Amino acid sequence: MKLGCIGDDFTGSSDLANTLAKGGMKTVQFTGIPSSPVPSDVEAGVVALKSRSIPVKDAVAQSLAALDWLKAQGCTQFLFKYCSTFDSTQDGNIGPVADALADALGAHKVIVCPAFPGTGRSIYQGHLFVNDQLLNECGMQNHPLTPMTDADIRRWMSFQSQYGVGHVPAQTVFNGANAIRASLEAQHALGHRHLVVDAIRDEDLFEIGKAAKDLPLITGGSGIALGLPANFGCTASPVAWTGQAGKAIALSGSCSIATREQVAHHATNSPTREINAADVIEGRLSALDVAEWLLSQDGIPLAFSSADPEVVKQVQTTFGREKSATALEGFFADVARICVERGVTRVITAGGETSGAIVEGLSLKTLEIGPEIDPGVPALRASESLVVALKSGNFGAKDFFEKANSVLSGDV
Ligand SMILES: Nc1ncnc2c1ncn2[C@@H]1O[C@H](COP(=O)(O)OP(=O)(O)OP(=O)(O)O)[C@@H](O)[C@H]1O
Ligand SMILES: O=C(O)[C@@H](O)C(=O)CO
Repeated sequence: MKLGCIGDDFTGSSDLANTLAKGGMKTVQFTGIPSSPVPSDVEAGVVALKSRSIPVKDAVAQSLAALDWLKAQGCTQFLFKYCSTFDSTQDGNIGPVADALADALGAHKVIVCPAFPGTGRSIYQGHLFVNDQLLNECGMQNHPLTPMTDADIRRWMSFQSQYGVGHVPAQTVFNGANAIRASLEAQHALGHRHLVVDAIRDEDLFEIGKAAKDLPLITGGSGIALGLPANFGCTASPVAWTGQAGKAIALSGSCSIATREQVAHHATNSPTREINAADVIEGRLSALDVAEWLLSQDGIPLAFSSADPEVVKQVQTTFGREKSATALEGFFADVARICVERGVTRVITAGGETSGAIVEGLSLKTLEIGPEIDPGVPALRASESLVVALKSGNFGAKDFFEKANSVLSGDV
């Protein structure tokens, strides 16, 4: 392998793998650190961790273990993938993990760039925008686990990292790879180690990618990977896929605005069942009950706990944030496991943490990357009889669940 990637959640890892595969790199996503050898033709490996919201020391330890494994596979450059909305708390994991990886690799100019213009995430003057809104005004301020209350990525990173945080402004980025390289050097000379790089358009990310050719460590959203395959001599090419027949289900624990719209849309033409969080947490609703309901429905039945911020807040006030999340994630993992044991072949999930729990619950070790369903969401093959789509909370068109099913089944 050439490019070694560490993703802090599962949907985000598939988002990154999608970008690399589209760029022509033979890419595989691993659930945690694999125990079996990797086929020799794999050029980029994404180790998907569920480390976004776990204690800092665990996130650091898991990321360093992933780095060691990727190094042992021969990788020469490393990418730490986090969310394009920089999901973390003030004392969250992005800074400490980036610090630890930078120390381990002796990396002193570390790009920090969560931009993903294809989904409306841009960085200007060090501030992260989602479409025309600042990050902290776009709905992310209500995120159930990582409420983002500040759009200044330089400031947010400074809370988390022990190293100086610098900035490469858009005007420099617009001048191309050489100018970016010079600015990274100048920022480094000023004593900064993590360098927030503005990026507004895909063109910017391609130039940043070129400038990053010789850097051991890059951090960011999937957009930062746009320019990397070319550095390894790869060229964009269509991704192969064989559709999967059989029965589909959809599961959503994402409470994002986009997912709630997709759930509401799906309810207009498909069987949907709302999961009441308190019923799950207090043991009144079993995974078997919901699995049997899903199995009894035609089309693409959807079970969801997706709820408005006020409802989520009330659940968290009553039961605690962690307890609610753990109970719901475990519940969806159990539902998915029962469904797959009983013959489901296509599983569509929404929400990073939720998808992570489901992938772990299904013991999916290696995911082969298929074609893109919507920006940032590829079809994935888990085995000869199981395909999945893992949707990040804020991604996907209104009719995502139908679209995903069509791509997974090979109908488009
Ligand atoms: N009704 C609910 N009440 C309280 N918590 C909920 C409810 N529904 C889901 N949750 C929890 O909220 C969290 C949602 O996070 P998840 O990562 O799955 O979605 P997301 O944040 O929208 O996605 P992403 O991380 O990809 O942006 C999960 O831990 C989930 O279990
Ligand atoms: O970068 C993103 O927005 C996604 O890949 C993700 O990580 C959401 O969980």
